[in-house]
Amino acid sequence: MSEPILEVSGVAKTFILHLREGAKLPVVEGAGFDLHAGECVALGGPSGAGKSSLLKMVYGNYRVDAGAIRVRDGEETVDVATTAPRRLIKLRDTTMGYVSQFLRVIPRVGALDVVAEPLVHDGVPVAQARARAGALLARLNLPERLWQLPPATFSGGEQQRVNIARGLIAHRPLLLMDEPTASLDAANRGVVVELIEEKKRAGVGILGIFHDTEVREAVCDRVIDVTSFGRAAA
Ligand SMILES: Nc1ncnc2c1ncn2[C@@H]1O[C@H](COP(=O)(O)OP(=O)(O)OP(=O)(O)O)[C@@H](O)[C@H]1O
Repeated sequence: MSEPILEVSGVAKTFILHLREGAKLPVVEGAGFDLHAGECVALGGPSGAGKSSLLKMVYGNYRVDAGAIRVRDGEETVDVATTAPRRLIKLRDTTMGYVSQFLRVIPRVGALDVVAEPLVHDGVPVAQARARAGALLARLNLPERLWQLPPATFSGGEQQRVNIARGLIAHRPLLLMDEPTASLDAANRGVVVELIEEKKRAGVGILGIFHDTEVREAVCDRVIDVTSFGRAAA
């Protein structure tokens, strides 16, 4: 097999609750797994097991107490656990995408441009980026009358589709997905399953949280049980 795109090893994290007299809440300990190009891996385990925390550590939003999170970036390997913030931002710009449940709305920017933006960032001409954004929004059944409007007032499911389109439009070799189908109906869940399968065929490695069993079974090659990472009793 090829070299992994993501290698997590010995990762540990304990939350310190400053408002609770510094109480310690261990979340994961000794977390380790690999992710290869073209593979989709789900983080599994019951509510509170630490799935979101681990995903946020991989993206670099949560600091880790120990261990390494190595992401392959072309010829280089970047350890998210220790790299400088600037390098992390560069890694996110080119290599590591994130599709969260919620859209961070950009004020006054219409849905089409919100979706096209990562392509424009990559140097694709604006007209071409908008055309691709429109094609993706059409696939996700977002009515064309909404495309020019800022998504702030969209329904939860509409915002989530804008978010998915924005997260999937550009090629990023590693994609992190946090419940990408949480507010979607069956038809749109099916479209997201297709889009994820296309990403896998394009060699993208995907790490995600998929509570929807049908979606998880359709797209994931493996499930990693986060409870196996020795979370001590709180
Ligand atoms: N920022 C934080 N500060 C303090 N504790 C936190 C923080 N984030 C998460 N936790 C705690 O860490 C534990 C794991 O939470 P996490 O959200 O990672 O679980 P999860 O497996 O994703 O759960 P769910 O399936 O319910 O979303 C929980 O007990 C939670 O209260």
